[in-house]
Amino acid sequence: MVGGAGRPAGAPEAAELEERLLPLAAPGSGDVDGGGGRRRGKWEKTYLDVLGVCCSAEVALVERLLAPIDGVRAVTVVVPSRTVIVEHDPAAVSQSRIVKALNKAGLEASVRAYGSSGVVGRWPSPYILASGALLLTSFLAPLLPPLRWLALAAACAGAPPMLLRAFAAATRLALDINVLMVVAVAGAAALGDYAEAGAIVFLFTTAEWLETLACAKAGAGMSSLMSTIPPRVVLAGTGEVVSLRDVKVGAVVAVRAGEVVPIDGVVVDGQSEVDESSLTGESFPVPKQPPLEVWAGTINLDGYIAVRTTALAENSTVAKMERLVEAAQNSRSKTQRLIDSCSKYYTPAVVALAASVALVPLLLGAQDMKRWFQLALVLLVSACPCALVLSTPVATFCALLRAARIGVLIKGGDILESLGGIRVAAFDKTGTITKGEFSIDGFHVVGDKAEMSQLLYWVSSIESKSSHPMAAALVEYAQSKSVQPNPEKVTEFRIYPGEGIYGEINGRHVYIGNRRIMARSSCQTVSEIDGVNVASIGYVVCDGDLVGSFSLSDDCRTGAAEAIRELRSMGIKSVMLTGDSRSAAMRAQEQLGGAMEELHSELLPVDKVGLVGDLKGRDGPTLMVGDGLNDAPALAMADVGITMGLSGSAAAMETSHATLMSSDILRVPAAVRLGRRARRTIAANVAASVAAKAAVAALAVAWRPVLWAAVLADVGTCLLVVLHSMTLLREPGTARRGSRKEDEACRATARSLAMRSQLAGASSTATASAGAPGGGTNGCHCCQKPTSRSFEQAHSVVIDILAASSAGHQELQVPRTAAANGNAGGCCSAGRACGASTVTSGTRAPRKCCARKEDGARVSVNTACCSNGGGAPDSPKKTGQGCRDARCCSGGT
Ligand SMILES: Nc1ncnc2c1ncn2[C@@H]1O[C@H](COP(=O)(O)OP(=O)(O)OP(=O)(O)O)[C@@H](O)[C@H]1O
Ligand SMILES: [Zn+2]
Repeated sequence: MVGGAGRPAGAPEAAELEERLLPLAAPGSGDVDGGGGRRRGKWEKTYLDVLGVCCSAEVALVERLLAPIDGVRAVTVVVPSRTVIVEHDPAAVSQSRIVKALNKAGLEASVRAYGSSGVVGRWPSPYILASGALLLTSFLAPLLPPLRWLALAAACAGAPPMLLRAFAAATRLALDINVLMVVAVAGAAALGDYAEAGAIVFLFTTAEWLETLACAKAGAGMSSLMSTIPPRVVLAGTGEVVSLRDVKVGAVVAVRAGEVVPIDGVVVDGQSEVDESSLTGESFPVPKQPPLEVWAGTINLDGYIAVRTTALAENSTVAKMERLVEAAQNSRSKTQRLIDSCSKYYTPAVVALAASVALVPLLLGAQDMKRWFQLALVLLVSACPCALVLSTPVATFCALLRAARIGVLIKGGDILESLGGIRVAAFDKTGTITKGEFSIDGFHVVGDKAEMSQLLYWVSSIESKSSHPMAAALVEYAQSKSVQPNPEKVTEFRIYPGEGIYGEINGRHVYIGNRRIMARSSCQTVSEIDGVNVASIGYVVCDGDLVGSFSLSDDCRTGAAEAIRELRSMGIKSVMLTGDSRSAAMRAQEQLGGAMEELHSELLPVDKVGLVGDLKGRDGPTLMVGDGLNDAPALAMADVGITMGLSGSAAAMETSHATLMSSDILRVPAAVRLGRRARRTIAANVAASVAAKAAVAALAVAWRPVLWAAVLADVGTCLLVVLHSMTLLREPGTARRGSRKEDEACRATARSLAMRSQLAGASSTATASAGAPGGGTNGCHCCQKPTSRSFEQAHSVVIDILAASSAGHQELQVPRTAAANGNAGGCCSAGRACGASTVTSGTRAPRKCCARKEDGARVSVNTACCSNGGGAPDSPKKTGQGCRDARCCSGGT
């Protein structure tokens, strides 16, 4: 875990988390089970640690044992963490009855205790110890021959748990490892190979124990995933302590320093730093003050905050996340389904082969019958596909856990495997590549139909009803000009995806949006203001006349350029799909240092779907990263759809294939890398388990059948597979770690700078970043972006009119420019993308880096794009507003 700072030690396993979210009724209210259970209506979920679950054979056994019991509705077995989740009606069947049913089959089940972290390290059982001691002593047999009987005693001493399970399986006609081992032990003893019999039992039981330990370690990882949610909360107004379950939406709860935020909400009082690493994987504290959002499960580090709740405890983000993680573990990937269905035939086939190896020579009256029997036993032991069956789920489990820890919620092994095979990454622009925090560069009245204040009133009132990132900026702009929006006056409101919005206010029909909305509004005015390299342009049309225009800009997220370069270094092509104008797309591309290989702009949501389909056909498996606002269909169309951000729409989180829990876009390449590692790990696991079986068979045929070697190969590869899969829990290589540290240190600096500026009263920053945790403040790639130019300035250089049709989208194949390899971290490097004509070096010197002339579109732009190098001396707002990041670079504030 990158940053567990302040996390309470021994936090519970995720599986129990919901229990805290939905605490059981108070003691004395009739619920006496004391743990492991959580209730949903009359049904209750009981979590059991079942140590005897080793591979899919036991899964079937568990299901066969529990499903017939009256009052049991559903049984889920999570093999890697050896957890069985039973949904049952406690009135009809008690927890103890379920445990008894499992233990009768020797499955070593127990109800997970309240607050324990699942399977924990335990000592080897007395059976193993006794078996080991006896076996060891029997090795002295060459000195004292009667000691050889001790080997047989060793087999008997270690066998009971195995026998119980074998019996349970056999009576239900399941052929699992226990049955096979018992037959092998009996066979070896019958042949007089006592040492062999003892060795099989000891090796088998010891390996199982070691495997449990390893799994417990992996499972314990879950505990660091989420922090403890307190079951009780303090109401801020009255100081009353109430159960979390009784907290309603809209209640105000108090969270003191050091406490875990109990419920999702917005800060209404106080300020503090919050550790969100449990949700986002982001290790640096995020400053919080009204009206920023906080999430359940994050830790309030150093101040008092009062939080108005926005969701019920069971609907908090962490609860949803927990349910998704749980579901992800239970879903089986394609590889796993294939292996499972193969193993179904593998075992009976090998058992049949073993039987014929024993019987055919016997019937033919062969000489060396002992050898044939031994060979049959070796085959029998090899009939267990344990390692093969474990090869996928354990690796998937570990990789999903790792992903969750770095703040990427991946829904299942299939998605993980697809991630590893991605060839193209398509990015939505607004809110994904860019921060989705627009600033208004200019707002103009066109014609004489309306006055500025009236125009602002219409626009802000109608935009108050929209959730588009531009809307927030426009509303804020109006407020800054002392115009208060009045959404109640908007009698009709419509959204035109990819175009803009419509509203009726005071009897006026007002359209706000891009050039497409002009066409829709049957606007007669021909005047258009547009150009390459300026920000997005919006128009306001009232009753068919153009009455206003505005320009706004949005900056790329920190790390966006780096993420795309990283993807390219992995051989993945990046493509931008945006509903915004071509100029806005170009501007983002410029900030990215020309890293995108294709830009597609002015897309309607349906165009995005089509393009994703094209990319899939043309370049292979496609990843789509979006904010889920109106790209949900495209996200669904992609092989893997990733939504950005905790605060991204909740629906998007549930429908997308994966969710980035922070706004850190660098997690995208990290997730792809993890997917690739998981694929390699699974392939290696499969290869190792197949090779081990083959080696044993070859040894038996070519030299002589060695039973204990066969057992060792079986259980050894099981263990190997588990241990190898667990390497996925760690970041590979230490060299990376260094750079990561630097990176984090840099972020910390940026954060504290950002916080200082926030606390100093830059309230616009605060509200603007309200949408995303740490959004807009976690940057260190100073001056990566050019400043937003003032609208006036843009006007002074771009006056030519675009005649380009608005039909269809504009595609632009971007040639690899020098800038693509350039250093986007330095000032103005971004500008080179568009064919820099003059670049003067020197930190404080004005730079002119984007002079271009584009004939096709008849647009001429000649503007400057560095933080301080505006070129135009009459734009004082640039330093302060446009380039917040300039604080650590040229001429910062
Ligand atoms: N509420 C709004 N106010 C003003 N203009 C809007 C509004 N909603 C949409 N538009 C206009 O429609 C265009 C397309 O919007 P859309 O939501 O499809 O894409 P986007 O969010 O700009 O970009 P991306 O597709 O990269 O997320 C916007 O660029 C904007 O010009
Ligand atoms: Zn096995």
